[in-house]
Amino acid sequence: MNRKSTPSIEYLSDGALSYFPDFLTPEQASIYFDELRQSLRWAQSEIRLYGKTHKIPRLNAWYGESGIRYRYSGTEFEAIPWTPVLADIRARLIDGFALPINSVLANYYRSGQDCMGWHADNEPELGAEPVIATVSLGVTRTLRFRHKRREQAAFGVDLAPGSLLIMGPGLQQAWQHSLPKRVNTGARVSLTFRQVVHTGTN
Ligand SMILES: O=C(O)CCC(=O)C(=O)O
Ligand SMILES: [Fe+2]
Repeated sequence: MNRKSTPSIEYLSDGALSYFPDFLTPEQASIYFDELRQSLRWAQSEIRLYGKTHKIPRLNAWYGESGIRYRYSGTEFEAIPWTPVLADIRARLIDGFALPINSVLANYYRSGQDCMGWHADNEPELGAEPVIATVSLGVTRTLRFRHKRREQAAFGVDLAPGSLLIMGPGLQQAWQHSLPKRVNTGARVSLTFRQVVHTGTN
């Protein structure tokens, strides 16, 4: 499928953000949304904070090449093998953008009450300069950005269904991002494609 995409690229003081509103056609985005929502092995992970265990406010699932592992709040997860839809999107990202990708963390926000707090994707297993390519499906939600040192530098990007957002090299070191709650809204799935460079030692 060759759809003309109008990218909008924001060069920030540290790192770049590229947004492609038409990465998937609306029809394809809708089919993928229904299929992934129903077929991925979603789970509600738990995190430990100050000695207490909390369920995260969303579902997630980790897919990728065999042997890829990542740690999340003290637990090690192993990637589930690519599904045909995930493998197809990954191939398009590799063909179109030459991105190294060996795994995807998929997030399922069941309603506007599901969210993600402030963080940077800077875990050691993502290497020195992580590049993360996020494909959005379902309702539009806003991804907020704030600079780690310059408080006034904050903005949001609306992630429409079928869009692709690439967080480029350098961004995770200087910026944090979050997906705040939103009232009265439907479900969203995000696919955050990544390259895990350290695959664990055992
Ligand atoms: O759902 C999104 O677009 C953001 C997800 C995210 O930041 C992450 O998975 O690290
Ligand atoms: Fe993130």
